[in-house]
Amino acid sequence: MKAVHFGAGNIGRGFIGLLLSQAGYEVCFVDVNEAFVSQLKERGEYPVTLASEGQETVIVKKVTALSSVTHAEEVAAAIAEADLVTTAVGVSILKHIAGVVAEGIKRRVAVSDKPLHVIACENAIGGSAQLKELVYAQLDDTARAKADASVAFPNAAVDRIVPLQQHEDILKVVVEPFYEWVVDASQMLPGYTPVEGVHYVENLEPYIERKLFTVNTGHCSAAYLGFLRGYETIQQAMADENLTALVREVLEETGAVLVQKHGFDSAEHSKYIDKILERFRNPALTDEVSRVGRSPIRKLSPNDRLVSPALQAYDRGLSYKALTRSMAGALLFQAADDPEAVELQAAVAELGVEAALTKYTGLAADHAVHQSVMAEYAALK
Ligand SMILES: NC(=O)c1ccc[n+]([C@@H]2O[C@H](COP(=O)([O-])OP(=O)(O)OC[C@H]3O[C@@H](n4cnc5c(N)ncnc54)[C@H](O)[C@@H]3O)[C@@H](O)[C@H]2O)c1
Ligand SMILES: O=P(O)(O)OC[C@@H](O)[C@@H](O)[C@H](O)[C@H](O)CO
Repeated sequence: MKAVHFGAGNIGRGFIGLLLSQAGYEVCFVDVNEAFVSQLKERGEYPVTLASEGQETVIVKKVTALSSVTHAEEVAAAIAEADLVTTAVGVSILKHIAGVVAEGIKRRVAVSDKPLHVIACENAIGGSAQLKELVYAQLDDTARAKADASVAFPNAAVDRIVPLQQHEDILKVVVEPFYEWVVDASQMLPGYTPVEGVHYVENLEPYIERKLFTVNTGHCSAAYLGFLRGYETIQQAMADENLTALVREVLEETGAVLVQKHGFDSAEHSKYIDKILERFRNPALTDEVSRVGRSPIRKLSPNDRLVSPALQAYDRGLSYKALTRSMAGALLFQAADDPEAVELQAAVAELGVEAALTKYTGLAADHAVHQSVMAEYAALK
């Protein structure tokens, strides 16, 4: 079985490539990073170390790689023959890979009706659906009709903390032991062969919302509040009891929404929160605040980890104050090498914080959530 995986970065190598390889796939990574591509191609394997007491290392074998810049032709050919296509490039990069995915699908459906699943493993609601829209925009009616019958884009939720890597071996990746990959079974093609290690569910929404609005909401809250207190890593931030209490407050707000909306057991959900906070603290990992807080404009967007649960809490008459504190923290986040952080700070300086908040969150200035962010912003500043 062959898989083409876009993004040989942290989660690509440390989770998706590893799991697919263990499930029996030969994985062809596609990346723009020439160093990753040439090393993966040359060595055909790379090490993944679990950040736990034993520090067990697994060698992921039978891998290769192609450059999406210089090998577009080969990438399309690989997609035409693959059993599975996955991505972990960042949701805002999906538009850049859609062209070559469309080209691969065009070639494939012209000669075969062999089923293909394309799964975006990004931190977003409906990542695969977004990729499908971008790909379909580049197919003609005939190819689209054929793709409707043999190509599916099931949405997914992926969870494993993989920090930035700094090792002599550029392919080595250290990951937390925990992982979860959940795929929407209702969007799979009939008679599909499950990938071992993937959890297939009929309704993905409770899973993706629980993951994004707990792991990622809590994580970015720790990053933004940690940044304001001068911490460089999430581990340092989580050692600050007062900060951890603020993060827990955020997760109690999202938890109330999740329990009410999806019927999760309240006691079980509290344990889930405890486990997530424990994962953030993992002393065997060093996770930079700059990584976890990266792309604040994406994180402040209406369907992402802060605004969506805050609006859902507002609609249900639940508390959203702590969530708006985290949004205010995002508005104060600075990172010179993060283009979104730079753009956000420039917008705040140019338009004023009130208008910048509306621009990126879609919240009208007279909305109660907007007003709460403004109050928290004044308090944090
Ligand atoms: N790291 C984590 O803990 C984690 C966990 C779950 C989900 N995610 C999600 O996975 C995605 C990737 O995150 P990451 O932490 O691995 O980031 P990363 O920056 O380590 O990896 C992204 C990779 O995509 C490559 N890339 C960029 N543009 C490309 C293109 N046009 N074609 C092919 N490759 C391209 C980059 O070179 C890089 O190697 C994000 O959506 C993130 O939210 C990350
Ligand atoms: O990848 P982002 O920028 O959406 O979010 C940063 C982290 O919260 C994220 O990468 C987590 O480590 C990951 O989602 C854990 O499963």
